[in-house]
Amino acid sequence: MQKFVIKGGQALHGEVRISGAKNAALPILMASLLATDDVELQNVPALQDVQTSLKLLADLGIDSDRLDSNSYRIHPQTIANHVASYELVKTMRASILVLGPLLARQGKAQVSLPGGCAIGARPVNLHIEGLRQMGADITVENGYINAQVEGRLQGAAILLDTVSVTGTENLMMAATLAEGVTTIENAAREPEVVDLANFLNTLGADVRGAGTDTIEIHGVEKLHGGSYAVQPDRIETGTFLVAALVTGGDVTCRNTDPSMLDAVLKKLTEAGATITKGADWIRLQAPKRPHSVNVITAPHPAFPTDMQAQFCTLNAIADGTGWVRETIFENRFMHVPELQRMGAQIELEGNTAICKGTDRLAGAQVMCTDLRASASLVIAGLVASGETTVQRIYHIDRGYETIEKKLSALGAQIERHD
Ligand SMILES: CC(=O)N[C@H]1[C@@H](OP(=O)(O)OP(=O)(O)OC[C@H]2O[C@@H](n3ccc(=O)[nH]c3=O)[C@H](O)[C@@H]2O)O[C@H](CO)[C@@H](O)[C@@H]1O
Ligand SMILES: C=C(OP(=O)(O)O)C(=O)O
Repeated sequence: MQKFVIKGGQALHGEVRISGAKNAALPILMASLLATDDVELQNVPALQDVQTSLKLLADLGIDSDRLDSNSYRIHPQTIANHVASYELVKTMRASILVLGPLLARQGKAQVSLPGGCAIGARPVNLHIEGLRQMGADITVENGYINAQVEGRLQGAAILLDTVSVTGTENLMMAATLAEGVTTIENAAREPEVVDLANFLNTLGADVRGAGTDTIEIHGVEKLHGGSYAVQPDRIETGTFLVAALVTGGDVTCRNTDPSMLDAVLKKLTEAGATITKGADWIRLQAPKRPHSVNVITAPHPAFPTDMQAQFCTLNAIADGTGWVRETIFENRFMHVPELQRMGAQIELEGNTAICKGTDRLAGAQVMCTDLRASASLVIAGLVASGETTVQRIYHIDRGYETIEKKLSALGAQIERHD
């Protein structure tokens, strides 16, 4: 099993090119099965989750050609199968995003229940209830969601009990081919939802209001092909900015979009960073030592849960005591015991990690449990004295494109070992 070996203590300096967003690329890949002609996608991040998505599409009979390391042409003209197997879904929860488009296009879909994961139970009841409201007949048996509909799905007025990103995306995709108008209230406002809506509209869908809490979808009979570039990854951007801050560096993220990172940039500034930005870049210049900050995760535009673990590492080495409160997932602090092994003084009280900053973390052997926890441990390794070994890095490969190469180019001493 591969691991990272990091020798800490180098301040990061230079420029890093941000990749396409994982959480936009995955729904966009699934949405391409709604089209009846070729779809060309650019700025697709080279990630394990993207490979899993392409494999899932291939299992449905949809071939794709790799045009270069970040571009694909997908051929969704015919769909041969309607089953997303447990074998694939268990490796990537976002496979649930195939449910809405497959049902809308084929009239039937059988998708393995994703189940929980390290960060929480992560139910999909809102996806299922919304599709039922649109006329789908759905049973859940033997670990599979079995959905079918006679004729087309029907437009419906859907009010989500709680804000769900992939729930909003699944229903939005399904509604593009429904008969009539669908409204989704209490919709997720995440930038990835907007990117998906823009992609769907490129294919001839009529989606309005994405980025607000009410999305209106006017169903059309079919979607045509098209070409689209995935938006930059705001979480990868934020991760590099935190790494620059904690190591006392000066890093410019290129090919990103500062408008998607307001809450994160606000907290980085509060921690003492000097932030400058242009239309597609952000530069962070670190102070001598950052101050601790208090953070509460909540749906966009508030502070993203996917940046929570990285901010725990920031608070671990900052001046003062800061807390991080997680309100989205019930179990998203698996990084805390690992950071404690490196000398972080963090206490967990319910859904809050209270951290008394120390000016010295010590290298140790640590273990990744999920994607963003892994990122927080790599950042901790960059700032710790001595050597840190980060194990189970397959988690980080799900969501960060060649992170060790990008960090090395900024001056970090990090190597991938078998
Ligand atoms: C592939 C992708 O885009 N993943 C992101 C997506 O995950 P994902 O879409 O799975 O997360 P949700 O927005 O659905 O989850 C938000 C909350 O709603 C709850 N819930 C969700 C659906 C449902 O049917 N019932 C229900 O109760 C969840 O348990 C959680 O407590 O948004 C999360 C929150 O920003 C991010 O951390 C993930 O990186
Ligand atoms: C939790 C995440 O991803 P996923 O929903 O794919 O597990 C994430 O990107 O931080």
